[in-house]
Amino acid sequence: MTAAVSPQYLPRNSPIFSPVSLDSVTPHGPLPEECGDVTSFLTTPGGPQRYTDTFSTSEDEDEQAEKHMEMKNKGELTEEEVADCLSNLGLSATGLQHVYQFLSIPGRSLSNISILCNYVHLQKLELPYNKIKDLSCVSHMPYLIILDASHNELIDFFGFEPPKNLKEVDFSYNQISQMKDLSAYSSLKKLNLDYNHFQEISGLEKCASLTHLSLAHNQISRISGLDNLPLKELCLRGNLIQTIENLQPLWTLQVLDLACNRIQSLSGLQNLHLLGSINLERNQISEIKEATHVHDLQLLRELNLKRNPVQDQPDYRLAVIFLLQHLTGLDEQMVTVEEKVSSVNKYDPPPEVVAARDHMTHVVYQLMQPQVILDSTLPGLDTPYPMLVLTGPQACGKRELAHKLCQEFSDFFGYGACHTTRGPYFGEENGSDYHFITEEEFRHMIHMGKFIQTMQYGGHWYGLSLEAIESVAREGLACVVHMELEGVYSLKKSYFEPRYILLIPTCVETYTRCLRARCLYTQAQIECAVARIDAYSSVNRDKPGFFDNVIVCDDRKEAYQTLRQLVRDYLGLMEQDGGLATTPTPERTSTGAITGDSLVVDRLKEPSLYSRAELSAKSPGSPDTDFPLSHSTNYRSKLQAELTPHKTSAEQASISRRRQMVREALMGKSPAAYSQLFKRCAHTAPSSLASPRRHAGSNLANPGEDSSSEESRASSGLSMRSSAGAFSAASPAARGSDLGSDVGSGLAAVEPLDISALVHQDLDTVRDPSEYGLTPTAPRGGVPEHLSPTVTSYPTRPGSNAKPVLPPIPSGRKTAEPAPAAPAQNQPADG
Ligand SMILES: Nc1ncnc2c1ncn2[C@@H]1O[C@H](COP(=O)(O)OP(=O)(O)OP(=O)(O)O)[C@@H](O)[C@H]1O
Repeated sequence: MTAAVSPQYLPRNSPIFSPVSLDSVTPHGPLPEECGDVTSFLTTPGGPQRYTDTFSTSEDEDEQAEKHMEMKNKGELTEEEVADCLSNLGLSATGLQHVYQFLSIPGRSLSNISILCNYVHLQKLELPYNKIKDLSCVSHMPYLIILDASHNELIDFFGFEPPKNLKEVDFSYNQISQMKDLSAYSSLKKLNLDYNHFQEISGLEKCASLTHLSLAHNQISRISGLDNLPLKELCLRGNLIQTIENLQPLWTLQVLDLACNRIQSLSGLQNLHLLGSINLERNQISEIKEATHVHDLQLLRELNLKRNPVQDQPDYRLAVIFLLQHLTGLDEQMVTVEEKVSSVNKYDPPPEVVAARDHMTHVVYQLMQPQVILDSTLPGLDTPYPMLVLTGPQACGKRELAHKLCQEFSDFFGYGACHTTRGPYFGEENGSDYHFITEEEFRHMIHMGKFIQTMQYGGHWYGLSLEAIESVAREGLACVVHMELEGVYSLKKSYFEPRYILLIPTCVETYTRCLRARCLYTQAQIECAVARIDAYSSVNRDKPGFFDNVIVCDDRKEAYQTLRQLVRDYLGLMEQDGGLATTPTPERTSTGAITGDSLVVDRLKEPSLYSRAELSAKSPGSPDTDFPLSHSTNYRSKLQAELTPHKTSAEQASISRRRQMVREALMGKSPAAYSQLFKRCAHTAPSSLASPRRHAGSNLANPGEDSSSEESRASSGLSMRSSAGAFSAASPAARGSDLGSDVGSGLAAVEPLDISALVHQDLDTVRDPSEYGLTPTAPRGGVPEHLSPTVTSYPTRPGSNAKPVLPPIPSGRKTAEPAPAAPAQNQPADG
């Protein structure tokens, strides 16, 4: 055997040295003292030779080959093999020599690698897929940085002296079962111990550099022994873990893989604020609410809950996406923008969406009823009915103020009582404050298309019915209603164009005191009401013009005076000695409302002109009706002009677009959804049209009002309504004239409704709607179930019916007539 130079060292002037780039050479620390003079390594006795063996004879070669074969058969690593597998020429630690830094010998069934003791300058050693049981040679590699001994037969764990710079170790796929103290391996950054037989995690406490730890597919049943490690990635998949525990101190953790365990809850992850990815595939998580445990992890982007029972929950994906809105991937699938939007719309819809749904529900239910062209007290398309809406947080005084207003301006305003499913408070009158009905009745009214808008508040339903407005309109009055913000959103979607006045508390203490004084509300309800002040003020701030006026209501008296003045400005009323004496003023008032001209004078001159009794005495169509009706119309349109806020051109365009759509729907040119709805009603239309009923209030309607306004009212669900009366007899002539005038009406650019087929229909052919099972009181079949709002049952409100709470609310009704009874289940509200 020739004296050989260790192939790890090359003289600086070696020919093979020059073309190699040294950029990639990893610098390392100085040689440890025990290594002595580096030059001694140049002549390591028995060291393998790679390129200098130029003097050997063929005999020597044979002998060597034989020996080589023998060693190979024994699983012993030979110098030749090592020489073949060395790579990455670079500088030694001292920088004085050039050495091969990497050695990779995979899959050679090696069991004895003791020869590697000589390769002291190795920095990377890869020995996977062998049969190695002993790694003690690593003790001689002080510069080793990366060690891969995966897929071997190791039963011992780190059985060598710790190389000072050892950073990455892969012992996966071995047979190690005991962890040992690794405090000496303080440089260790990545440790892979997958597929071994560990049952417990221990000995890592002092691995102050450990950022990546993988213990997948062991037999670990508890997460422990990881305290204060600077881990960024932790993989414990394929173990026997049932609970996520002891991870709180790992605040640096970014990636956590706990797939294939027995975990039922995500609890325990709450504080890991740097977590970006969690894999919990194939566990036993069954509740969507578990996602709330990671709700606050703002950096969480990937969550995998595949093959967990929770996936069977309805709307699982949307619900999780809603709870974890920062996710970009769920169950290894990208979370799309559409999914994010739908999840928010489903679980926390913005007020616009809620209002749109509410509006759509009521329009659809209205359209599902037998359609009739029905005269209405309400003005037509171009003259919206004058309404005043007082809005603001609960108990801010809007109801009280509404009543007061109706009382003081009883010639102008009537109180529109909403329906509610809550029980009456002490002193509240059915029909005066609210129509108190049961949830079943409420639901029935929804299905019958009675409502214009509804809202759930404090566990109870509230709804403004068309009949509530009509009943005020029939008296020739403008309607005053009060409602919460959501109601306003919804009403804004409808055809009505009220003035909206926001009553807002500015002093939280006063407002809270006021709420407490009522002894009606729980602390939570009070807090909720107080919190809603912000919602109102932010809408007012962010949406200029959303409310027509804002009145601070800390002091009820002052608030009422402001409201009163505002209304008087709207109406052009002037205070005189006698109190209610009024005079028209042709100019704009302090509030900016345009004052009326003859409006108030008319009212004063003929106070009884619009009284219901008087008007009812005049038969519709008789010449006598012309005079009062024209006055009535005159009055109403003027009042409307006073109360209706001026529209911007964009708003006007939007309104006319909506009207156009509905007109087209009525003429069968509509978009699919509309025609679909009308198709269903086609067979009922003739019977409905054959008997247009004029109800009591119809006397107030303008006889000259053409069908365009009827159509448009129908579009808003105002006059195309079902009612028992709608099917009573009326002369074909009247019908013809009504409809005929429709055709002649000046609906620019809109084709008139083709009613010829309907007009010529024999009355005999008109069938009672009940024959179709379409009684006005019976909910119509075919209503899509999903459109039905769920009315859940709630316990009665605390204090309801129990305590004297509200100060007596003055009645705002104009006449002493009994308030319209809440429509019973089998009684049409507009009948
Ligand atoms: N149809 C409706 N749509 C939306 N909100 C409504 C409707 N009807 C009533 N509300 C509002 O619902 C809230 C709860 O009404 P409720 O009458 O039960 O409360 P309250 O404690 O008596 O307060 P308030 O004095 O404001 O009426 C009130 O703010 C009320 O204005």
